[in-house]
Amino acid sequence: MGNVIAVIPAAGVGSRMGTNIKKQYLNLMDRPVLAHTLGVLEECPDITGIVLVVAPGEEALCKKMVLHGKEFTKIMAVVPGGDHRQTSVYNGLAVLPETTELVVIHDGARPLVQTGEINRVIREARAIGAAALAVPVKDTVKVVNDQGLVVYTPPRETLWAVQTPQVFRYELIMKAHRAAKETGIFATDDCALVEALGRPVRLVPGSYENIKITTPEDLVLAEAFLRRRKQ
Ligand SMILES: Nc1ccn([C@@H]2O[C@H](COP(=O)(O)OP(=O)(O)OP(=O)(O)O)[C@@H](O)[C@H]2O)c(=O)n1
Ligand SMILES: C[C@](O)(CO)[C@H](O)COP(=O)(O)O
Repeated sequence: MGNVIAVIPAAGVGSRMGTNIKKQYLNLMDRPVLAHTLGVLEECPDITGIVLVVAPGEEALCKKMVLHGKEFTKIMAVVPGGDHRQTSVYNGLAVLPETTELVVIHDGARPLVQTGEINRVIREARAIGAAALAVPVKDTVKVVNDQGLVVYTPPRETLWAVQTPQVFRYELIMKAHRAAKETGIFATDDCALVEALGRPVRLVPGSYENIKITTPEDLVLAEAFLRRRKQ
C-alpha cells in the first residue's frame, strides 16, 4: 500500500459565518476549528502526510494561530488556495508526489470527524476508487423554481447529505479535476467531478456529528458534541 495524503482546503472566506476572524481560525473550546481538524488527521495512522491549503498571503497567520508548536508533524506543505473550494483543492492536489496512492480530501471546517470514519472511507476508496462519508437526509427536500414554487419532491430514501472526507485514488481525482478545469465544471464537492467522468462513487454511512462549521449556530452544536465526547 502506498502513501495516503490528506488535502485540507481551509482557504475560504466564511461569508455565511459573518465574523471578522475567518471561521477556521475561530476558537472551538480550547483551540481553533482548524487545529481540531488537523489534530484528528494527525492521529489517523493511515494518513502519511497532510497538505494544507490556506488563503493566499495567510500562511503566516495560519502558522501563528494553528501551526505553532510541534503538534502537527505530518504537514508536508502549506499552499495558497483559490477563489473557489474546487480551485483550492486542485492547488493542493497539484503538489502531491506521483507516488501518492490515495488522497483524503477533508474540509478544514469539519473538526468533528473521527478516525474510524476516515478509515472506513479509505477502505472503500481503495476498493473502488472513490468514496465519501454521508448521512441520510432527515428533512423532506423540495426542488423549487426561481419563483419559489415547488417543482417536485424527491423521495427522501434516495437522498444523502454528503460530507468529507472524500477519498480517491490519486490518478482518478487528478483526471477528474483536470477534466473539470477544461470543461469549466464547478461543483461544491469533489465526488461530483468523479461522477461527471461516469465513474462510481461509494457513500459510506457517517455521523450526524460530522458537521461543517458554516453558520454561527454550528459552533454551539460543535461545542456540545465535543463536551459530550469528553464526558
Ligand atoms: N475558495 C475556497 C472556499 C472554501 N474553501 C474551504 O472549503 C471548505 C468548505 O467550504 P465552506 O464551508 O463553504 O467555506 P467558506 O467558503 O469559507 O464559507 P462560505 O461559503 O460561507 O463563504 C472550508 O474548509 C473552506 O475553508 C477553500 O479552501 N477555498
Ligand atoms: C464538500 C462539502 O463539505 C460537502 O458537504 C461541501 O460541499 C463544501 O462546501 P459548501 O460550500 O458548503 O458546499
